[in-house]
Amino acid sequence: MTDRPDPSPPSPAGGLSRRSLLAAAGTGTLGLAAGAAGYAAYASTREPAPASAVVPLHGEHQAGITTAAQDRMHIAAFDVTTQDRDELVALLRDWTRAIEAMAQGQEIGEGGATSGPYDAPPEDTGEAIGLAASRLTVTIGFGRTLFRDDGGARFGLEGRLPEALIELPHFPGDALEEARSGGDLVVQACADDPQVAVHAVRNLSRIAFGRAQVRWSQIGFGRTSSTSRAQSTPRNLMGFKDGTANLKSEDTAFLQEHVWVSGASGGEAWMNGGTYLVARRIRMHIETWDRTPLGEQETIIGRTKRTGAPLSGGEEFTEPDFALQGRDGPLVPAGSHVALAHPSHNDGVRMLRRGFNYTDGTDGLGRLDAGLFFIAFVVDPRTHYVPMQTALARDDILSEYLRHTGSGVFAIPPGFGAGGYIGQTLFEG
Ligand SMILES: C=CC1=C(C)c2cc3[nH]c(cc4nc(cc5[nH]c(cc1n2)c(C)c5CCC(=O)O)C(CCC(=O)O)=C4C)c(C)c3C=C
Ligand SMILES: [Fe+2]
Repeated sequence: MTDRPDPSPPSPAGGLSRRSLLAAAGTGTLGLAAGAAGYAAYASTREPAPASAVVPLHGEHQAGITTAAQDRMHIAAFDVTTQDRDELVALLRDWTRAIEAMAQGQEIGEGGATSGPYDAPPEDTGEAIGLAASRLTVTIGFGRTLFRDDGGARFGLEGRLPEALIELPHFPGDALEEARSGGDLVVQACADDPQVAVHAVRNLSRIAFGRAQVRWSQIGFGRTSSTSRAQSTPRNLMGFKDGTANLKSEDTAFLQEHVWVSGASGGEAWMNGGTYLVARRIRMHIETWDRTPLGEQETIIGRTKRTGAPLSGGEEFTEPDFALQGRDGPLVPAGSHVALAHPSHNDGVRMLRRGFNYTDGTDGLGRLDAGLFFIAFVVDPRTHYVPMQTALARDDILSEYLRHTGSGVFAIPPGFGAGGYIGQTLFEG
């Protein structure tokens, strides 16, 4: 850190706490700094954040997967523009250091947002000055095209492409847009403050300049799943509770079986401790849904709208009884979303869903461009996504209200320790 007044408390990543700077401004220790008045004014508009707002990043797995789902997301896919392996590794190192700083609520770089040279662009873009860490996590993954493209292997990664990192087949009803699909790298930033998530992606994009460029990005404004039993179940834009039967961080045996890669060997050993992220931008025909009677909506989902209980009875977390008959057949219809997605109809398959609601304005015909940015973490997309999506696309009445407009599959490498970097096992293992 250069030219920084009284950075306290000291930060492991060498950055300056965005909020401690604010506190210093408020007590006058920063009074001579040019921006102090501005900081103080800004501070008065924000509540102090609890220490629990910092999610630890180091460990066996990357953060942002079993982390209790935050309220906001900004996800971006990048195309790598450099051909140089060392430059790619340097980018991952630079990203890792920046992520460590931002997750602690610090500005990035030596000079942060305002203490660098006056005649150079600031290293930190600055829109998170005064904001708390907000439980920011940034999760990085690798697309199939990072390993090989039409010209053959890239970055010396021949023999390292995991078999599970597939290109998804075409599913009935897909209307995928090239500009919303694929990518060499993915960056999933989640936080409880939307500006903190956007700040993270924007700074990583700035750092990537000359080495990688954004291919597509998506903002999600409300979580559509819970990933911890301590969380309440949120609602998707169809108004239903979403995430009730999701895998939770407490389900360690299921996570081991259905989410985390283990026992991989040879050229795939680098994925041990990692997982696969499947992303689908799913637009809802929301105006049509809003004209659908309540009873029909509940039949399509297989749960009640108010409580989320299965139509076979009980409360939200009661297991559905698919055998229980009503006047016209099973109370939870076989063609309902819950029946078709249930593990008992999918070879026992489970997934960790971590999607978000999105709206991207209207489409010129007065219809909302809104839906669910579906994200699932699975041990293998071939067994844990493709068969289920095939069944949903074919038989799910819900799919008549949906259109998949974007898609991506990414290998999420394992976690990292102090001094390490995300993806190290791929390049140095
Ligand atoms: C291929 C996987 C899935 C896609 C795509 C998908 C899209 C999708 N889902 C909803 C709404 C709900 N989904 C619910 C449950 C549920 N969904 C999937 C998988 C996909 N959903 C699974 C595995 C499950 C759990 C099934 C079970 O074990 O019971 C529910 C019920 C509440 C819950 O358990 O989360 C809702 C509601 C939408 C709107 C949507 C696409 C836009
Ligand atoms: Fe679903």
